[in-house]
Amino acid sequence: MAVLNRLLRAKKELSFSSSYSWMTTACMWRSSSSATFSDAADLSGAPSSPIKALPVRQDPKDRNVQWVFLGCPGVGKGTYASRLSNRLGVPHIATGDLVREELSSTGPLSKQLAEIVNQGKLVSDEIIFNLLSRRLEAGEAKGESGFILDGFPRTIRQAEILEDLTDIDLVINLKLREDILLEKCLGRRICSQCGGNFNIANIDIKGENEKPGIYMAPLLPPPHCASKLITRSDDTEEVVKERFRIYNESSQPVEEFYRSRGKLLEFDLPGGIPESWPKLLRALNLDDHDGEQSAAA
Ligand SMILES: Nc1ncnc2c1ncn2[C@@H]1O[C@H](COP(=O)(O)OP(=O)(O)O)[C@@H](O)[C@H]1O
Repeated sequence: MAVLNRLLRAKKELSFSSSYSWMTTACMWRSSSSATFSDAADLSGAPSSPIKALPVRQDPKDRNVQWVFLGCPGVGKGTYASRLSNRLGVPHIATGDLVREELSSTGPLSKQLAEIVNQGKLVSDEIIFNLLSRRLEAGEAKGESGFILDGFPRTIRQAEILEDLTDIDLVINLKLREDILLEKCLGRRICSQCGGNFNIANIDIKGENEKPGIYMAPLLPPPHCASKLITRSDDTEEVVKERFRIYNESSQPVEEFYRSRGKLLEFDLPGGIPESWPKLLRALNLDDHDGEQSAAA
């Protein structure tokens, strides 16, 4: 389907829908967002509009999957979304990565974004929609179809607008105990050269009172990355706890939104990648070929 048609239809839907007239949405955003309108417009270089390049209600058999990963910071959304994206041949789009790319650029929003992210707060919906829109348009120009979204939607407003624009087929909600999540966030490391993600946390919790134990081995870097590891500036204990607080506050309505539409798959992580990945594939009915050995790799 021609991109332009879809963009126009998406824009039209937003302009004329009673609940989401663009001006109404914009005003709501303006009042709730931490960044200003003009900043967001600077980002795209054009008048703002929500996600522009989404396929609008295409028949799922004519396109690739459109999935979403939900889950608290540190749960492993990026890890599993990236593995699934390789397996299914769809792009893995993480809004956190888009925010960090913008942060490390010399763009006008960079300083303001740093302040928001380093306090563990959410970036305004409008900025997120602009970043996502730009990413989807670039992908569409390269012929990408479908997506696995990671870290979006994070608020009920983001979920509602996304639903207005396109059909999400499935939402996978990854879950893990909060004490483990904290250890995992504090153990995260990134190679400053290749961008590889690692984790030095060694989670080994014994089972008690009929609750099973949980083991998650560290994901250590290869020797050539070991001396180049950095920690995300928002992965300090104070900021991580604030991110948990905000996540817990905003995630329930988002989960309920998808649960009530029969799209939510709850997945309790049973352990590290070798244990969790095959079980996730099974839960998704994707375990029919090349198997669990390679999955655990
Ligand atoms: N959908 C979103 N809405 C608002 N802010 C977002 C969104 N996605 C990412 N961010 C911003 O980027 C930061 C990093 O996101 P992410 O990498 O997904 O981290 P995590 O899931 O570990 O908290 C968030 O703390 C938030 O400031």
